[in-house]
Amino acid sequence: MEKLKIVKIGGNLIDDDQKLKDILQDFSNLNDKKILIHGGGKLASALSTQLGIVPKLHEGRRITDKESLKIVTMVYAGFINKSIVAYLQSFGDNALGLTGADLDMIRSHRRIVTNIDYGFVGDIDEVNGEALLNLMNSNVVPVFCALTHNGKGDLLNTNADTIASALAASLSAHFSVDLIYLFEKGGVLHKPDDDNSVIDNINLSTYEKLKKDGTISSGMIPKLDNAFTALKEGVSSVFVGASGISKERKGTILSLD
Ligand SMILES: Nc1ncnc2c1ncn2[C@@H]1O[C@H](COP(=O)(O)OP(=O)(O)O)[C@@H](O)[C@H]1O
Ligand SMILES: CC(=O)N[C@@H](CCC(=O)OP(=O)(O)O)C(=O)O
Repeated sequence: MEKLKIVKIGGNLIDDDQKLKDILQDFSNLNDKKILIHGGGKLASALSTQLGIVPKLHEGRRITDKESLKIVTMVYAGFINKSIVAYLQSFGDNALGLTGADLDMIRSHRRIVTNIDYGFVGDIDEVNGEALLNLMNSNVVPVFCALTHNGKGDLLNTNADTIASALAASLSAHFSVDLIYLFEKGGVLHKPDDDNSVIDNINLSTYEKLKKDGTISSGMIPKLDNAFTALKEGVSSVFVGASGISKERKGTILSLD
């Protein structure tokens, strides 16, 4: 089966221009088919605060009212997405920046949870695999930001880790997919502040133990939940680390057993 690399980069990496450029250069060196997904939560929170709107998150997801939706759209689909596309073009990749609304790539519905109104936040229903295949077959490199749509005219803010996992699962019928989550730490760590304490391998049962004893917490829980969902849905491999797309990887490899 042909290989496909799906790479997600987190908001703390995007904030560091040199690190971002290094990662994008590494990504552009890949010869396989590839898709990039980026977050940007950190910059969205900073801009929101500057504009006098206090950012609110619940269980790792942003409560996205009408004003916050304007901010995240400007930040994710605008500044961050277009900066990444420009860097990739400079490295020779024919990158195309997308939200889930463009070419009807990712449909979602408003996240419904009792007692909490997330506002314009989307849970994914469907990925347009055919449109993605057509783009990649024309040598286009898709670059997704953290926005989807509901087909009724609403953009919906959607966790970037979840977008990466949904794209990976949906394309695993056509490709052998490697899903790579890059963030600011060296991998999943035994001690959250010690980059030398990387856990090399985690399977489903060790994951449960590490959650229970508190080693894995906060943003790492939804990230790994998404990662294990992707593996269950046929993705070939999942890696979580700070760097290493085309080159040697240092970080954590996930497996079901
Ligand atoms: N065991 C762990 N190892 C590494 N990071 C952890 C761990 N437990 C919790 N975390 C936290 O998870 C965060 C990564 O999740 P998140 O902020 O959602 O990433 P991203 O920037 O990719 O969106 C890290 O910044 C760290 O604070
Ligand atoms: C619904 C929801 O929470 N969306 C995220 C999307 C951005 C994101 O996922 O960014 P990182 O990868 O940098 O965390 C948010 O607005 O923070």
